[in-house]
Order: sequence, then C-alpha cells, then structure tokens
Amino acid sequence: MELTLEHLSKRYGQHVALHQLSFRCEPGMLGLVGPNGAGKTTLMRMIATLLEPTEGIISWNGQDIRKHGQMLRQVLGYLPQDFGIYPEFTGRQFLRYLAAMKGLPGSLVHRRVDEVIEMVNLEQTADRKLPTYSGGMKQRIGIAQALLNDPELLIVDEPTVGLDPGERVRFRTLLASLTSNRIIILSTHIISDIEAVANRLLIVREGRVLADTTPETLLAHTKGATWSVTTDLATAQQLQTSYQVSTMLTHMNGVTLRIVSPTRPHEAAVVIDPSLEDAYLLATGKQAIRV
Ligand SMILES: Nc1ncnc2c1ncn2[C@@H]1O[C@H](COP(=O)(O)OP(=O)(O)OP(=O)(O)O)[C@@H](O)[C@H]1O
Repeated sequence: MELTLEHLSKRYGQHVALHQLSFRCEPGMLGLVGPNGAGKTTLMRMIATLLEPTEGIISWNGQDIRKHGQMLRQVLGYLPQDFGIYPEFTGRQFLRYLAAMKGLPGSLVHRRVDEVIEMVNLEQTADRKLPTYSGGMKQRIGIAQALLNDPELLIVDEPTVGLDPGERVRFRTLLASLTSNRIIILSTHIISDIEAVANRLLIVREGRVLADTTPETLLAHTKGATWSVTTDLATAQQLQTSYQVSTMLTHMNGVTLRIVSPTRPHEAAVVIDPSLEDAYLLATGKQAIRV
C-alpha cells in the first residue's frame, strides 16, 4: 500500500494552486494543514481522481493513476467538505443506496451497511431521516459511506467543521480507530484534531510544502520558542504588531500574551511549553488569535 506524488502541480488559469509537490505515503494518518487557499482541497481532489493535475504523477502501488484510475477508485474512500445528503432517506437507506451505486454486490449490501453503521456507532439513529441528524451524526454517515468499500486509502476533507467540542473528540476517536492498515489523509484547520491521531504532518502554504514532519518533531522545534508575558494594554498592543501572538487574555492585572518567537519578545517573558498550535503558528507565521 503506497501512494506517491511526484512533482505535482496544479494551475487554475494563471493561478498556481500547487507547485511541484512530492511525497510518499504508507499506512498511517497524514494530517494535512495549511492556511485558507493553501491547496489542500485541490491536492485531495487530484488524489481522488476528481481533478487532473497540470503536471506531475500520482501513483498508487507504483501505477500511474492517470492510466489506472479505476484501480485506485476501487480502494478509495472520500469524504469531501461539501458532503450532500438526500433528505428523504434514513441513514440506512442512504448507505444502501450509495452501496448499490458503488457497485457492491446486492447480496453484500445489507451486511456491509450494517457493519459500517456499527463502525461509526450509529445503530440507534440509522433509521431516522437524515435531516434530523446533528452535525456530528451527518459526518459519521459521511465516514460510513466512505468506508463502504473498506478503503485502503481514506481521504477526509475538514470533517470537524461546525462540530461542537464533544462531537469533534468523538469523530477524532472514530478516525483514529480506522488507521490500522490503511492510509488516511485528513485535512483540517483544527490543529488539535491531528495532535492526538496523526503520525505525520504535512504543512502547506500557497501550494508549497513548508514542513513534512511529525507532530513530535514540530513540537520539539518549538521548544524554547513559546513565551508568556503579562503587561499593560499599550505594551501588549505593541508586542502584537511585532510578534506572533497565539492568545491574548485580558484580566484585572493587565493582559497576558502567549507569544511564539525564536527570541525573547520582552524582558518579562517566560518560556512555556508549546502546543502543536504554537508550533504550527511558528511554522506558518499566522496572525494572532484573540481569546
Ligand atoms: N476551480 C477553481 N478555479 C480557480 N481557482 C481555484 C479553483 N479552486 C481553487 N482555486 C484556488 O486555488 C487555491 C487553492 O485552493 P484550495 O481550495 O485547494 O485550498 P484549501 O487549502 O483547500 O483552502 P481552504 O482551507 O480554504 O479550504 C486558492 O487560491 C483557490 O482560490
């Protein structure tokens, strides 16, 4: 089981969305992160054979998917960002319908649908109409449809958008339970989604790979570069313009900033343990997040 990308580029007219991307994946979970417009969806759609690369080669087990796309599609599960549901169906009917569309033999459909419903823990709700589902339940049905063919390659595009923290954690645990003996590519803006489950992290920005690493290595690189400082509002605002501030908390004694910087940002700043989000901010140089 091996997915290889070689010098992959995508242009939309004059706009270069992806530039000469190369990497190789083996079983495990790859977390794909990057700012808006980095090219994550473009990349995932190309791997899912829904979009043609402008240049470069994608191979599945050594075979170019431009020539052998069907071979990849047979082992592919894909949950896109804008996953549509049919309002007149129950969850179970919807999955049976999709199983038939995907070409599962009629004799297997009912059994496999029951299996995936159990895998995503929707036994209690499978016979309710889809519009009555919560966001998390809908995403579970989305993953269930992606699992119908027991995929070797599972691609999931921002699955936790709009979920409350409890649902997000449950969904994350579900994904983690699926990692054995398959390649999962998970795109997200929520860094904590991948912190606990991804064994590899690909950070992209403006169509280029900024880092191909592990969460642990990225964190280790950020050690000694995350600071906490409490100051007055004017100093805090000044620091905010010069440094990467990840959180800013206003309280009775002033303002406490969490700053990501390779150098000490202020004489009163003390080093604190970095989170993966701090590490990501250091790598991508994103704007401050206010708390
Ligand atoms: N069909 C299209 N036509 C023209 N430009 C496009 C098209 N699709 C994407 N783009 C551009 O390509 C770039 C990459 O877009 P893409 O959707 O792949 O990024 P992304 O990392 O998934 O973003 P987000 O995190 O916001 O979902 C963006 O600049 C986007 O505007």
